[in-house]
Amino acid sequence: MREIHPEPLTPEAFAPFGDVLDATGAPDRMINQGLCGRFHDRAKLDFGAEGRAGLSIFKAEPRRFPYRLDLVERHPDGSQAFMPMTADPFLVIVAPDEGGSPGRPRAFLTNGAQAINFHRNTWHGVLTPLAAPGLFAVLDRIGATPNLEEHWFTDPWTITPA
Ligand SMILES: NC(=O)N[C@@H](O)C(=O)O
Ligand code: NI
Repeated sequence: MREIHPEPLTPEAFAPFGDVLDATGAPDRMINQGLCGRFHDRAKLDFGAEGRAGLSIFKAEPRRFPYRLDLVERHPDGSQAFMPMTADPFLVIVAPDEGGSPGRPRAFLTNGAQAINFHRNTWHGVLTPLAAPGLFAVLDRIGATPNLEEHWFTDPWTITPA
C-alpha cells in the first residue's frame, strides 16, 4: 500500500503547484478607514484566451482518513481556486507532471485560514473537505472546451496522517 502523509500548507511548499491565500502576517494595505487589512492580489488567475472567469459554490461530502486517492485531474485551459466558506481545515492534493503523467502526489493540510489556487495544468485531487458542510467558493475557467484531463492510478495511494 503506497502511503502519503499530509504536510502543513505553506506558500513555499505549494509554489510549484499554485498559490496559497493566507491572511497571516501584515496585510499589503489597510483599507476601510483602517478597519480592514487587504492581502492584495495574491493569486495568479488564468482563464485562457477563449475562456472567462466563473464563480461557483461547491458543497462537497466530507472525507476521512485514511483517504484513498485513485484519481487526480488537471485543467489545461485555466486555473482553479478553492476558497473555503468555513474555518475547517481541508486536504489539498497535488502531483508534479512527469512526461504527461502525475508523479508522486503530495498532500497538504490547510490551517483553516487559507485558500488555494491551482495554476493551469496542475495535477490535483478533487475538492476534499474534512468536515461538513464542505462549502467552498470556487473560481475557475468557464469555456467551450472540457478543460479536464483525468488520471486514474492503477495502484491507488493512501493518505493518512503520520
Ligand atoms: N469538476 C469540478 O468542477 N471540480 C474539480 O475540478 C475539482 O478539482 O474539484
Ligand atoms: Ni479541479
